[in-house]
Amino acid sequence: MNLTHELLLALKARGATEIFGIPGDFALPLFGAMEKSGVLPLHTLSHEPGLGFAADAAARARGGLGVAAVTYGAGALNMINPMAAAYAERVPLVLLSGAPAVHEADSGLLLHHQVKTLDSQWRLLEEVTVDRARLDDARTAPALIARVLDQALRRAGPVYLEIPRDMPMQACEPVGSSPAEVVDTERLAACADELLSRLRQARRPFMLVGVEIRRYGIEEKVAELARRLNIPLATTLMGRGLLNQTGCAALGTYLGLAGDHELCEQVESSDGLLLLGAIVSDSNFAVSSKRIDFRHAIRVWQGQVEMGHHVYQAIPIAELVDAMLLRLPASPACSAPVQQAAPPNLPAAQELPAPDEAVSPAAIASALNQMMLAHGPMPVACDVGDCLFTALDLLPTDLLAPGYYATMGYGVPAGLGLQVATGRRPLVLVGDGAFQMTGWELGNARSLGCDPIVVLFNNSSWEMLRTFQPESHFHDRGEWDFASMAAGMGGKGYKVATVEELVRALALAHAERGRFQLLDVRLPPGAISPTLRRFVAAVKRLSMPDAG
Ligand SMILES: Cc1ncc(Cc2c([C@H](C)O)sc(CCOP(=O)(O)OP(=O)(O)O)c2C)c(N)n1
Ligand SMILES: [Mg+2]
Repeated sequence: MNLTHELLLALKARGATEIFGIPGDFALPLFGAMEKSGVLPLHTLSHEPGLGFAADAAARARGGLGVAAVTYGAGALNMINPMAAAYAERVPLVLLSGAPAVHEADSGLLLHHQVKTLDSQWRLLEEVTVDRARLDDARTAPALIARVLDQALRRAGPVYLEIPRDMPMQACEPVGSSPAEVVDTERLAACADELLSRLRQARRPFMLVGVEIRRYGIEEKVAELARRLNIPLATTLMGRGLLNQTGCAALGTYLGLAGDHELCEQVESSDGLLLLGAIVSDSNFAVSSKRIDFRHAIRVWQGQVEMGHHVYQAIPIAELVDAMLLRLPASPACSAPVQQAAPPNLPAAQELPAPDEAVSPAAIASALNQMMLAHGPMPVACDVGDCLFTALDLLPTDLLAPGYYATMGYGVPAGLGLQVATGRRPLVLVGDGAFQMTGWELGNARSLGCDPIVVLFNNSSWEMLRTFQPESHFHDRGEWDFASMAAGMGGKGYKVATVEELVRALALAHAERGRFQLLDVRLPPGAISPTLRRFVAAVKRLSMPDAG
């Protein structure tokens, strides 16, 4: 068959279930071939960042590869930020881009969309990918495709395939698999033995899990490992929502000084802290009450295991967890799924302020918790801003958010990508500033068959920034009447100011299917979530210790 058909079969074989794309003349042959092959549905959106965030969310929510397809130059370079987000957050996102045909490069003309040179795009994307290949020869294409796609999954990171526009219909052999990674069994055994020995010697062992346990599909195994080790565990901020389907009793989300005090104490006083698939970043550890001495922690991240002064290379996390389970006998007491303990810093779901009170972020969390208690949990796609801090007060549910890379614009496209890839109706939490960036992708919800419930924190401000630098005036974003814009995009808008209006709008929104529901929640000036308030206080306390 042709190169495009074999490429799509290879993507599908590695978990992709759709492609999000915006074509251009350098990509028309590729898009035509993709549409004709019918191997994967092709969904178009309105702006390339939305493609990237939708494909990212599809990969996170469903597992396997997320796929975005764009044109050369203006299209692909619009994807740099979503690719960077996927790189930082360990998401196997595949970027397909059209490109000038091989012979066009010899025309001697400067081609439209090119930058410094015809290779500028190729070079720019190196910095935000774990692998890339140019498919300019049908004989080598199958092996290159297999290598790059398998790297995306093995390294849990974004990759790039450049497809010159004279290649999509070229005859091509099927794509096989790249050579399997060989794990040194002796090194793996030594690593597992030392790790377990350190945990046994610890008086206060603790397990903190992060995004890699989702990316490598090992949440159930990690839950079993925690049961057999019989040690407490929690998630990092980035790992919020992990283990949610396993019935494992995670103690909540570690937020240092900004979170639950007891959990903070347990993590920071542990003499055997196992960081399993968790990134040691400021978003996860910036507000630790005391500097955690990571030299004494056990860090499992990006195929490496660091314990004290020992570093084990090329230890895939899934193989390490298997090796530890082999060394830990299952006991009946461990197999009983422990009732999920709700995070301790969760406002009681029933604690709603008086009906005529102005809405606050805490009231949004409580009203959403009430709705999910009544109707069942909904997956959440969350943007950056106070909505992300508010999301930490929701009952345990799947949460997709760029908690570490922290790019705005993720929420709405991610909600669409989540629903396209899984069929589950999402809750989208987004601030007014972030909505102004990519919220307009809601206009594609109808054609995508999506009907998210969008809760827009409308404080007419870049409020999170104002909490750090209140004296500035550039945070003001003015009055935007988002509710009245919903109908024009095919959805239903609600203008919400009081608690009573919020509860009623959520009830109506949840009851209506078939079109997106946009709750434009007008927040009073300065209204922020308790978690953001604690976070800012902690950051200020840690950055200005003498300030008292
Ligand atoms: C693409 C992009 N641009 C800029 C920023 C910086 C930034 C934040 C982070 C710190 O970098 S938080 C924030 C304001 C967000 O405003 P809004 O969406 O209205 O939410 P809220 O009012 O709840 O803050 C900005 C501009 C960013 N994270 N991502
Ligand atoms: Mg705002």
